[in-house]
This record gives sequence, C-alpha cells and structure tokens, in this order.
Amino acid sequence: PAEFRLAVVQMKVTSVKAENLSRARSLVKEAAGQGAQLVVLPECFNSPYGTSFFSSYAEKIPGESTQTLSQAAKESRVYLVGGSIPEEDEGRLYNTCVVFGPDGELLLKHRKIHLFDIDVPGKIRFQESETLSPGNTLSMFQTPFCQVGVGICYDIRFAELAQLYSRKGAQLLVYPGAFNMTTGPAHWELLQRARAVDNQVYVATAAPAREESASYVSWGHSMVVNPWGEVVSKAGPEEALVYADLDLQYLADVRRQIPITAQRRDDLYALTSAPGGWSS
Ligand SMILES: O=C(O)CCC(=O)C(=O)O
Repeated sequence: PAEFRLAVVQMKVTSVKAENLSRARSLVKEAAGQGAQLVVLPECFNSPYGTSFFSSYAEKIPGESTQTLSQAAKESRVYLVGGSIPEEDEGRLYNTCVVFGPDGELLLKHRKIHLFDIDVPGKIRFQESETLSPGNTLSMFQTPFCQVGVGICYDIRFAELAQLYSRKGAQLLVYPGAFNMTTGPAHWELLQRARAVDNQVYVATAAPAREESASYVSWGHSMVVNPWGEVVSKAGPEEALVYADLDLQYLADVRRQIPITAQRRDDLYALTSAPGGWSS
C-alpha cells in the first residue's frame, strides 16, 4: 500500500510506573481505533526523565515494561515503537527503544547511541553519561509499508545516522525524544525538518507531555514532517495523539523532482558505517 497511518503518542508521564504502562497501552489502543498502523511512544515513557531516576526504574529486557508493550502491539495489531525505557543489562544502564510487530514479536532493540551530555551555562547542564552507557548499533526495521530507522532524542542531532538509514532504504525515521525548554524552542523542529529535507524521508517524533513540576520539563510538540520538509501534524505541550497519513508515492515524487540521491558526488566524499555496526 502507498499510504499508511502513523500515530505519535505525546503521553503524560508520571512517577508511577504502573500508571505509565497502562496509560501507554490505552493510548495505543485509541490510536489503533483511529486507524493507526504504526504507533510511536515517547522517550522514557515509563519513568520520569533524569539521571537520578534511571537506576530505580531500570528493567531487564524482556521485563514488565517490554511485556506490556508486546501485549499492546498484539491486542491493537500495530507496529509499536516503544519509546524508550531505562534498561539494565550486566550492571550497565542504557536508554533503550524496543519495537514490536502486530503479533507482539520483538523486532528490534535500539540503545541510544549518542548520550545527551550538554552544558549551556545558566540554562541546562545534563550528563546522561553519569549513569548510562551508549549503545553500539544502528537500528532499522521493516514493515509492509516501509523501512524505518530508529534513533532516540539526542541521536537526531547526528546527521550521519539519518543519512546511513536513508541510504540503506529507510523512508521514515522515528525519534522518541524529550527536548527541554532551552533546546526545544531552538532546535527541535529545525532538526526534524533538516533530517527530513536532507534525506527526503518522513520524520516522526514522540515526546512526553509537558509537566511544569517535573525536574526535567519536556518541550512536547511531538510532530511528523514530510519529505519536502513540511510539518504535517504537530502537538502542543499537552497530552495528545498526533496522526499523519504517510504517502510513499509522494515521497517518490519528491525524490524524482529533486534527485539529490543520483547527484551525490561519490567521487569526492563518502559516508560509511563500521563493519558490525548494524543490529541486524
Ligand atoms: O538534544 C537536545 O537538546 C535534547 C536531547 C535530550 O533531551 C535527550 O537526548 O534526551
């Protein structure tokens, strides 16, 4: 099919994990009820976002949260990009996105490869690397609609990752993310539109809803951008489901009209991934 419906879930995340899990599950069901075939949850959807929370909310995979995601995908018959959760494996913590298919089977596990370590004086200092370890693989999965490349939040700042996914055939890039009140207004939409127009792909992000009393305040504004670089649907700061009908014929039209893929000067430059850098 040339068209399919995507939903991004900008959900309210609380400090109660069980509440977050049941909320995610019911929002996935609601999205499926509106015809969504691929659903994306936010970064850190089962836990508040912050280095002081990761170790107490962390789980093994499989574990309670990923089992809930698998059930949610299966009962709603959707491809589910399960946002991210703090994952514990052999004494290390990761920020991990797990993807399930409509039968509830695990398709992919992406550990955030670029950790969010920034220091903007007077505004925000955040050091994910104080508690998390980075993943070491690039992650794409296949659906009957299109191929999908996966990154988590800060991963979107790295144009190379999006380029590698796109050259390998991805037509959609999804980034569960949680930008903040400093970098959100400055860069969130710009980065998505940049990744979309550079690679002539759809880009979708899902953020936690804004919660002013949280220690880390999410910017919100989950959105979907088309291969022309236009924002086609967008949430405000509050909890919301955002829908977009992705049209692969439109994507092909854009690529034909502005044929940058065929015009690249491969004789002058190259982009390569490390051998063994791909998860599958
Ligand atoms: O890149 C940014 O400005 C925000 C990134 C972020 O919040 C994250 O990686 O979780």
